[in-house]
Order: sequence, then C-alpha cells, then structure tokens
Amino acid sequence: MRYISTRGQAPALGFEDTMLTGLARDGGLYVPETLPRMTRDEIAALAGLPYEEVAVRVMAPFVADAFDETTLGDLVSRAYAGFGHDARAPLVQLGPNHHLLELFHGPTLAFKDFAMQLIGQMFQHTLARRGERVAIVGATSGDTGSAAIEAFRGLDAVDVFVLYPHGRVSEVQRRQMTTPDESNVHALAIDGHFDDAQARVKDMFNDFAFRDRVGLAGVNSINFARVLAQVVYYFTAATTLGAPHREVGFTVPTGNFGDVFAGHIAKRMGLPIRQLVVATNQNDILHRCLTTGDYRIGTVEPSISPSMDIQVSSNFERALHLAYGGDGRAIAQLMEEQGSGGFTVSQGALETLQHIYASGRASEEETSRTIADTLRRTGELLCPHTAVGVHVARQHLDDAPMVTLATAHPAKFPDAVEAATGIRPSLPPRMADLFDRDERITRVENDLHAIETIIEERRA
Ligand SMILES: Cc1ncc(COP(=O)(O)O)c(C=O)c1O
Ligand SMILES: N[C@@H](CCOP(=O)(O)O)C(=O)O
Repeated sequence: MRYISTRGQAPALGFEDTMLTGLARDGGLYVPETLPRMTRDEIAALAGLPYEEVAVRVMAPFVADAFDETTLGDLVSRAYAGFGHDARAPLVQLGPNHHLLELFHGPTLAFKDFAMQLIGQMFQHTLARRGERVAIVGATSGDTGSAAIEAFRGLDAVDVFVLYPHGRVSEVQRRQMTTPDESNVHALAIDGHFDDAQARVKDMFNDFAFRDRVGLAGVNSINFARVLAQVVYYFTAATTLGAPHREVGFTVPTGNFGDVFAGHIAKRMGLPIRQLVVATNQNDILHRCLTTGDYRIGTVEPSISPSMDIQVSSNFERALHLAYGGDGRAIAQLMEEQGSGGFTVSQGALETLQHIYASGRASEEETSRTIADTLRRTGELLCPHTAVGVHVARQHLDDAPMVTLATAHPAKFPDAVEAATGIRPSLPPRMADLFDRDERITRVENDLHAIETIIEERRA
C-alpha cells in the first residue's frame, strides 16, 4: 500500500518509510492512498477472536510491504503480552445500550499504549534490519509521552525526547515520564501548553538539515502507524456488540483527533458505525468547527481533562483531506490559514464531515458531575476524559449500542476524581512506588534552537 501526503507535495511512501518518516516533507500527514474494504463475512469472522488475531487481520493489508503476517503476528503478540487484561480492550456495560471500552489496561494506563507498544516493536524490528538509529521526538499533554517512554526505554537504536508543557500535566503523568532512568529517555518540560510543544515538534520536522542530521522520527499521531493500531479496537468492540449484523455508535473523547480518526478509517473499511461522536472539553474548537464550519484558534483553557487541552488538532487535517476529496492544494491552503488564526471549511466539505462526525462538549462542571453520578449509578470510576465522553454520549444515545472510549485509568487523574467523588483512586500495585522514585526533569525554553541544541547534545 502507498501512503500520500495530505498536502500532495511530498513523495508517496510504503508503510515502513511512512512509519519512520513521521511528518511528510511538505508539512502534511501521510494517509493511505486507498483504503482496503473488509466484506461482511470477514468482519463477522472477527467476533470472538483474540484481540491479537483481530489486530493482524485488520492491519495486514496496510503493512504488507513491511511485515509478512507471521512477523506482524509476532510483533503484535509481544506488544500486548504485558497488558493487564486478557481481552486487552474489554467492554463494560454502563446502562441500556451504553458501553465503556476500557483502553487503560496497558503499561501506562491510557489508550496510547495500544499503538505505542506495537510501534515500539515495529521500530525495533525495522531499525535492526536496516542497521539504523533514530531520534524520536514527541509532543505530549501527558499520555503520549509516558506511553512513548515506556515503549522505547532502553532500546539501543532509539533516543526518545518528549516535550511536555511544564505544570500542565498530572503528577502521575509527569512522574511516568521523568522517573525512568534509562539513558536514551529524555523528558523535556517546556514553557507553554501542548500546542506549543506540538508546534516545536513540527518545526523540527520542517528543519530538514536538523531532521536529516539526527535521523528524526515521530511517534505522535502524525505517524500513521499510531492511528492504524487504534483502528483495531473499533473492530473488536463493534463485533462483540453484533456488527456487522447491527450498527454500533462510538463516542470518543477528543483532542488531537487521532483516536476518532481511527474510527473513521474503520468505518471506511466497512465497519457499520452509525455515529462517530467527537466529545470535547471546554477547549471545544472541534465541536464548534463541526457545528459551524469555522475553525478559529483561541487560547487553551486548562481543564480537569488536561490531555484534551488542545486548539491545534493535528489529525483534523486527515479528516479534512478526505472531506475535500483528497485535494492536497486545498488542504495546504487551509493549513496556511490555520497558521494565521483559523479557517472556514467549505459548505460541501462541512456536509461531508457532518455526515461522518457528530459532536458535543462537556463543561468542567458537567465533567465532574458525570464522574460522580456514573459512580453512583453504575459503580464505575471514570477518568475525567472518559467522563467528557460519557456526558456527550448520553446526548446521542439511540437504538444502536453506543460505545464510549474510556481513554485513561482514573488513577492518572486522582485530584479531579477525588474532587468529584471523595474517592482517591489508587494506582495498580506494579506502579505503587511511582511517588518514591527520583525524577529527572529538564526545563527548556519554548524555543526551537534551544530544543534542537539539547537534542543534539543528548544524542551525542
Ligand atoms: C486520556 C486521553 N483521552 C483523550 C485524548 C484525546 O485523544 P486524541 O488526541 O486522539 O483525540 C487524549 C490525548 O490524546 C488522552 O490522553
Ligand atoms: N493527548 C495527547 C496529545 C498528543 O496526541 P497524539 O495522539 O498526537 O500523540 C497526549 O496525551 O500527549
């Protein structure tokens, strides 16, 4: 399969180079040139299979030029062996026709582990074969960074640099990034918010001399491999609930749009998804855009669901690319306008987007209230991001089963959960000493040159 840039000006690549390249050289994001379709029978055959087997069947056509099915199967098995639940992504019933998809049983307790553990294996396998070394950079509002560090710590062929916004991640998230003591791991706290960190990562990719000198690679959802691994749990959840014989809806707590875009791909592959609901917190730029067509960047308001405190939502570019019928020139133009504060989606593209995505927002108070009343009604303790999803999902319930993605474990955000319920969730036993471990924090200015200098020095 070939992958093309959303902006149409970079060379098309196979999967392996797409995975190692990260951002396309024209600033766009790689997307598959065509999407494989699964037949109803193929989808029906997934019901009841182990998660790993579904992963191989769903992903194989996307990665065929890089991994044969046996190799893919080995990598997938290794990736998920350390998960704390046999089903990997279990479903829990929340109410009539409403289910939670628990995506927090991986090593860092957030959905990022599904993709990161797998691409850790894929990078290791590929770099060893090619005899190459890379410097991975990632921007994080807390969860991508910890998942990346966990997946790549101690690997010979990789240095991993994670930029997180100083003071804007939870203490658990910060400690997950700053306590690993492997010398190839570097947590960099920058002044500003997540959008600043993500902008600096993109700046580094656009500095071609630096990029080539250090062998830059990216593990944010700019990397299509991240999105691909997340497509799998839409299939396991939907087939468990009766797909393809019945339609299923999904509500996705959303920030950078990678997770919900994975659902879009699943739908395009033939999974009967009735609704794909984008749930935002008070940083509701995506909800406003999907409602009005206007994407206007404002200030990031810190919230109790900090991993979704985003204004510049990277993967929305991929959704726009599909909505504009693959017109790279139009996307390049929109992204240029985004750089100066925002853009307006054309009427035709907006209608296409609205055909695929519904949306909603949860205020801070609604988020807290949802944590409290879900506990009272069902006994489930939600993380604040999941609570945003549950609040929005409740407004979209119909006669098809609705699945809300539970994107993180409540113990990653104990302050918000305790404030809402009076209960302080505890970390699993294997992480019980997280608060006793020494931290290594490097403060860096929000300045491209300063960040690049640290990366060059540390790599050396
Ligand atoms: C816990 C949690 N929920 C939801 C999101 C939003 O996911 P996405 O950025 O894929 O939209 C994130 C961050 O990515 C997260 O860490
Ligand atoms: N919420 C994310 C932000 C980065 O998203 P990504 O999916 O593009 O890596 C985080 O926790 O870091």
